[in-house]
Amino acid sequence: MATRIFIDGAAGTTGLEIRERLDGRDAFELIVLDDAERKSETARRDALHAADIAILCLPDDAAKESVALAAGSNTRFIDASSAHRVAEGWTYGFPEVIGREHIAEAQFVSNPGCYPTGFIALIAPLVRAGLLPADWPFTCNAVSGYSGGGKALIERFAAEPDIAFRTYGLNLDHKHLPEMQAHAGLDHGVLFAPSVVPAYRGMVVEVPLHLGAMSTGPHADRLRDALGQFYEGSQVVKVVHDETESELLLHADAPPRDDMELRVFGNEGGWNARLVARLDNLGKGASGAAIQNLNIMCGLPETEGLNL
Ligand SMILES: NC(=O)C1=CN([C@@H]2O[C@H](COP(=O)(O)OP(=O)(O)OC[C@H]3O[C@@H](n4cnc5c(N)ncnc54)[C@H](OP(=O)(O)O)[C@@H]3O)[C@@H](O)[C@H]2O)C=CC1
Ligand SMILES: CC(=O)N[C@@H](CCC(=O)OP(=O)(O)O)C(=O)O
Repeated sequence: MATRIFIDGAAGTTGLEIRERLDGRDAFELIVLDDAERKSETARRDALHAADIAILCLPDDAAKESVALAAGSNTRFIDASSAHRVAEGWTYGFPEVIGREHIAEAQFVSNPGCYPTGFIALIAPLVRAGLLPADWPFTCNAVSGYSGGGKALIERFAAEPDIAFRTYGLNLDHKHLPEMQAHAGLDHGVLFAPSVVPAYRGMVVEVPLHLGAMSTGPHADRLRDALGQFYEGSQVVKVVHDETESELLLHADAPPRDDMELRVFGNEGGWNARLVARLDNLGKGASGAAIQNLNIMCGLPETEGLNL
């Protein structure tokens, strides 16, 4: 029997991309609310109770409301919002880092944020391996395509086509900070500098490191090797190394992709490093991650339906 899926927020940027990835898959039957009903509390409650798995592609408050509306049901959840990423009782849906077995059995799965996906992928394995200190004052610079801000930012970039670059989060309290610290296993908060460029999708998340100033003093090559070992065999997270590479680009019209590339660049002595993740904010940063988690929760091949 097909698994019944209700995408709450199916008309939004992330919801639409999840529908695209589910299209034509016999394992799933979609419960769809029409435009007149998609924000009706009654219709959503009925759909949430009828579903085996609900995928929430909503603002945080509406996502919390959906969980409350489903009270009394056995519905399982994949929440794409940031409402439950460090919440008690929720499993962080990052299979490569958290472990598939936890996601496979969970009722409540929270998808990671797009920027944290890159940051945690780079840092968590290295802290766990003792190669980077958990109490290091980590910084993170990142640039995202404007679809990362959902419909509102897409409309803004359409209305203001002369925006060439936008830095933000200048009050240093970006909503991704708690999950970055918690799931990378850090003692302190991260100094995070996000920005947006006039490309629809795609992102580069970078962690610059003065390795020479650490008591652990790892060489950049050692960090790359450790990441390579950690993600060995993954079809989604790939550690890339090309000594001739001297730049990374995002393209304004890049196609959707659900993988993520990790790179470690080091200076000649290896005591300075730039750890860089490149991913699609709407792919492994949102919709691709939701499909990967859905596959795992349903016991299906993990990468089915992904753009790899
Ligand atoms: N965009 C991205 O790259 C990423 C997004 N996310 C998260 O995923 C979630 C969805 O983001 P995104 O798709 O970008 O956002 P959008 O703004 O594009 O879509 C949100 C959708 O939710 C609908 N909605 C709002 N309130 C309600 C409600 N009470 N009941 C039913 N539907 C409602 C909106 O309706 P309407 O169309 O009428 O406005 C809209 O269709 C957010 O929490 C976001 O933070 C996570 C990772 C990456
Ligand atoms: C460019 C842009 O605005 N990006 C969003 C994050 C997108 C994302 O990861 O979604 P969550 O809100 O679910 O965490 C932001 O900085 O708030």
